[in-house]
Amino acid sequence: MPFPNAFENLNVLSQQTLLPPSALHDAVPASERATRTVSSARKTLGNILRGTDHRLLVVVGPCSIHDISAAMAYAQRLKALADEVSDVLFIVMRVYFEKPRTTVGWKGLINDPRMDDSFRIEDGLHIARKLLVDLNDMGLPCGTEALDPITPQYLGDLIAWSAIGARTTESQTHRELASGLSSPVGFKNGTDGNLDVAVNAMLSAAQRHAFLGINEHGQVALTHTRGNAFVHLILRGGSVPNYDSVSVAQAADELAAAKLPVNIVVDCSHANSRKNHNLQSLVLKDVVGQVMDGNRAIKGVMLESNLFEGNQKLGKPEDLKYGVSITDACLSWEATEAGLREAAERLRTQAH
Ligand SMILES: O=C[C@H](O)[C@H](O)COP(=O)(O)O
Ligand SMILES: C=C(OP(=O)(O)O)C(=O)O
Repeated sequence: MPFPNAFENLNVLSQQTLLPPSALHDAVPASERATRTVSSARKTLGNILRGTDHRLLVVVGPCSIHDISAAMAYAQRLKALADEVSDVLFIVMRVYFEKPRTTVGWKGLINDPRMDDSFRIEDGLHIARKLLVDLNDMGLPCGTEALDPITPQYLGDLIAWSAIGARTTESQTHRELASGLSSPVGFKNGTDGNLDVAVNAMLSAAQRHAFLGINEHGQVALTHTRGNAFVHLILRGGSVPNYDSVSVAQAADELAAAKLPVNIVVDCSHANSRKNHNLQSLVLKDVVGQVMDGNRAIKGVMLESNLFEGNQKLGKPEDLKYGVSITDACLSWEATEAGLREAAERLRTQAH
């Protein structure tokens, strides 16, 4: 549809109305078990962040979801492992549908589910919601990056844990968004390693906000939020890694100085692994060692992991290798399982 005059929307090529959030909820309803998984996981995460549940949170899974059958196969393995180590580790699957790009690139399954620049966002929302229902229905809680400020109205009821990424931690829009999310929210440090942006984000997102949002009917709505009671910091490295005990202690001091809860999740990937996926296992070992040495600030870890290791260039969907990341390189399932089993064994020796 052409715009009515030559003075506005000069760079908007077209717009297409999409189904409102309530219609997607009706089309893909959450099962009772899925709802129970989400609410029980959020409660557990609250207890971990409060320090009354001493298990280590592990957010683990693909860098991005692009193939539903591979995601389900991964989830089945992860669920079995999660049950096995549930005495010491609380596992949440990384279910990332939205990718922030350094410049440009595939922006994730919701934006372009066919991976061919056809941008069938309405299909993407359906596929994403169905996967979240199925994962929660298996009893596996899900974590995601909250990137698009509209998406949570469609999917937020199925998310137990959220992250705000390194590229958006400084954005007011994302701080407002986080203040209204129903799940605990971790803020990554900046891509250059700057902690202040994340600390400021936590201070902001813990407060009430009023801003433009949409409601369940898809209408633009003045949105007032309560503030998120479970904001925390995610260390992901910057120009140098920041998972080591000195960096973690410095981050803990910054949080304490800002009178924020001293709660830290260490992302073993990204700049902490220098983007070498196999180094994530070493980072995990180091961080578990810090926890065993009595570090109470570390509440969790994050790993990027897939069925098979590494990554591949995005090409035609039929040419893609099954179970391999099309964004950042990931640990293989075998390395993930070995690393988490070892972490659990070490933590058990401390628990007894
Ligand atoms: O985790 C994923 C990536 O690091 C992030 O989306 C940036 O990716 P890019 O630098 O390839 O755009
Ligand atoms: C994009 C991600 O991380 P970061 O924001 O730390 O780059 C991610 O975890 O997928």
